[in-house]
Amino acid sequence: MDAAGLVEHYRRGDFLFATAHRTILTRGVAHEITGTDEHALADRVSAALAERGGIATGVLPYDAASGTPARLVVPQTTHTAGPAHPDVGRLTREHVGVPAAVRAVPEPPNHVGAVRTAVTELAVRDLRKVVLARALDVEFADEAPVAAIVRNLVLDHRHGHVYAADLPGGRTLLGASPELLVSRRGGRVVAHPLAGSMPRSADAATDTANAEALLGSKKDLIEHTILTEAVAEALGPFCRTLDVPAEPALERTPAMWHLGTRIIGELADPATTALQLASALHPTPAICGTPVASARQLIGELEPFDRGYYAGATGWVDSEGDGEWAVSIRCADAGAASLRMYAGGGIVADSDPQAELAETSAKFATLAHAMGLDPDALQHGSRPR
Ligand SMILES: C=C(O[C@@H]1C=C(C(=O)O)C=C[C@H]1O)C(=O)O
Repeated sequence: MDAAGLVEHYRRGDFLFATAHRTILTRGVAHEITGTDEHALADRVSAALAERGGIATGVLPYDAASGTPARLVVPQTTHTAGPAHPDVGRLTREHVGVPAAVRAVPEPPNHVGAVRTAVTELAVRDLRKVVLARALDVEFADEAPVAAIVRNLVLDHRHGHVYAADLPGGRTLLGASPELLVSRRGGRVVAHPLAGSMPRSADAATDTANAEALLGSKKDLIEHTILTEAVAEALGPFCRTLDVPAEPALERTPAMWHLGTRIIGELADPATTALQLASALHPTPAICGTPVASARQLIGELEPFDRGYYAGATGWVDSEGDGEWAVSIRCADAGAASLRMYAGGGIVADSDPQAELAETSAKFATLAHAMGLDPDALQHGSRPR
């Protein structure tokens, strides 16, 4: 089956991971490994794969210590193919029904207030950066149209990582992440951290101006440097060489501009697996903050929800230790007839609370577009139509 065929075959409960290089569709559970100790879990996965061969696919939560377990599955069937694009162009866009209701959690003014508090607390608690998120709860009259949204996400994204993974309790994590937490292929390790954001615009001049403003924004460069330093520091002990470009590059998704740095290393110990690297890196300051413990504490105090699998990682690892893990952002966690979408942004001393609200709104456009919704209509957290 070609990649477009795999995308067409995806149904809720499967694992799908579609990137510019390959498309992976796995189905069924031959063996399940869950736990809240991610380092022990990586070793258990290695042991299972040494015995069975093949691959394990799944999710790491934002914070396993809070009780949300990592979940890896050795599937019953695995299909891989090349990139979904351009073949996926033969699929027709799926119609996603209009939601029955949309509710913002928290209400937008409260997110602005939380950002304002965070800016003050950065100084009080000696934090360099913290990432605050908000959510949109979407209800459907019927079943949540997960497979349709996932297929539309693949159609929308030639680059990045479109993913869908089964969660405990029959829930599904689905999204299109622009951010590679880490990949490992043989001895080569790649991480592509992103921080610093501006919205894309349908108007070409505004779009270019936004990109240029981002490249020249001191606040965004600080946010970005804090991230690349942390990623380089976490990867350093695993690598004999590590190339960290001095300047970030502009990266684009259909909805956003970001600053990104591609970090490339050579593994010191070839036994280190992609999952071990992902566990060592997570949580990066792209989704949490620096220092990690106090950033996590502040996030827990200011966000009115448990992040669950948002801001975790989604990916796969094989019996050779190769694998690829995306940061679980631009995503939604779907239940039977509802889903919760998440979007966050990095806060540093110079952050403007209103601009941070606008940034999360722009990030929601990724999911909104795949749902056939006008992103602006979603922002007020009311009925969309
Ligand atoms: C936290 C999210 O995105 C992250 C935060 C970014 C930022 O603050 O500029 C940019 C890319 C991502 O690393 C999200 O999309 O929810």
